[in-house]
Amino acid sequence: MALPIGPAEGSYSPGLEGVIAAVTSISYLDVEHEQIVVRGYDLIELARQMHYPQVAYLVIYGSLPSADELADFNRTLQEQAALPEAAYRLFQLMPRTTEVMDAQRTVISFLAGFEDPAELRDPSMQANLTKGVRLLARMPAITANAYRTVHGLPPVEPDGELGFSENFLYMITGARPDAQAARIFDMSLTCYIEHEMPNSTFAARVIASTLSDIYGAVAGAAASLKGPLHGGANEAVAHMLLEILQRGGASVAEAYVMEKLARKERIMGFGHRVYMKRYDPRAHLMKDYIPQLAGRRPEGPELYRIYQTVEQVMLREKGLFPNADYPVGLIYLLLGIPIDLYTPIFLAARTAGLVAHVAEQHANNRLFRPRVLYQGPWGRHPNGQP
Ligand SMILES: CC(=O)SCCNC(=O)CCNC(=O)[C@H](O)C(C)(C)COP(=O)(O)OP(=O)(O)OC[C@H]1O[C@@H](n2cnc3c(N)ncnc32)[C@H](O)[C@@H]1OP(=O)(O)O
Ligand SMILES: O=C([O-])CC(=O)C(=O)O
Repeated sequence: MALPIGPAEGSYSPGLEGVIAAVTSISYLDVEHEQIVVRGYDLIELARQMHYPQVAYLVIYGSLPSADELADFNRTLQEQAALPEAAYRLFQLMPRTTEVMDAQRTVISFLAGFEDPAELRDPSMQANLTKGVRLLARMPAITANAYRTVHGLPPVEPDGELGFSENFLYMITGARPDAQAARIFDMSLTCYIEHEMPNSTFAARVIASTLSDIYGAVAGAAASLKGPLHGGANEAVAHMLLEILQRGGASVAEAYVMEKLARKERIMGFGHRVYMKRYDPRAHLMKDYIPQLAGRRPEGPELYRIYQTVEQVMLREKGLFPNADYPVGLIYLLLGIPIDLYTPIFLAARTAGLVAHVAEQHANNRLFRPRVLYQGPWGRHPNGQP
């Protein structure tokens, strides 16, 4: 029997590959020219030459800040960085088995309740940006304290003297970071800040398209980002590198990859829906900082050799290049950041991009509601009669 599939016929693309889902002026992956275009700038140049708050301002407001605008923005990020006391009580209620990313997502939802109800539901550009910047300011404290509480560590309050990225690292480790760690961490946040229409941003825009609020949209994006095919890959990369180290180091790395590929398993941190068989420009940038960080841990040089071997084998065997999560997974290891924070950090950095996307969606909204290619049965009746 011919399937009555209606208007969707011929337009189905598994995983929505190649489908244009939105008109945007935020960012674009110009694969041909190996550029991530963010508000007209090359993201890699921005990461090299600017600090995260400057790029966050650009992503959110559409233009780079003047000196005064940047000072105001930094002040706002600092003034709004602390969490309401109740958030710490909520952390305490969570089972110690809670994953950091789930604790982070839960507190994001919880914080919606601290907005004025009318403001929370206000989808205007100004209301979205105000709420979005407040959420961005709080993301380091949410993220670091999500980790600290589920691991039974005392909470840490933001240090009002530190900038966004330094403060973030400080709250994670409990110690003020040195200049090298702070700079490279800041660059990693900029690399993660915005990336066109990944699954998590799409999830946020789908949620926002019902005129739901920004907290719900970011919480939805968090759930999406957690998956190992998306942001969760940075944690999987670190686990893989450590597993290879434990099994013998760089000398067994090739065999490790070959065995996984023979079992048709994926090597995390490689491949990308849009870049496909091309290099992710962020991976290029971040990789260059690994050698200078390798000396920070005794096993750093060996981890770097493992990293290089896996990369060579993946290129030779699959023609696949690393994505951003591959170098960042190792960089965070070398910086001594606990592994279950890697994806929550990615979400914290991506919050600026999500804020811009939710605001843009609300400013020019049409409900997302696609159709299906139905392949189930037809003509059944509950009483079994024809
Ligand atoms: C920041 C980010 O979110 S970047 C992405 C992070 N995710 C990862 O690193 C997870 C590992 N990578 C992957 O699973 C994929 O490359 C994805 C999910 C990112 C993109 O996948 P898709 O565009 O859906 O490609 P698809 O899954 O169809 O893969 C195409 C082919 O490449 C292979 N392939 C893709 N990535 C990998 C990988 N990492 N390891 C091994 N094989 C891979 C697939 O097995 C498939 O091969 P086949 O055609 O012989 O069956
Ligand atoms: O673009 C994607 O599909 C995933 C990605 O690299 C990101 O979100 O940074």
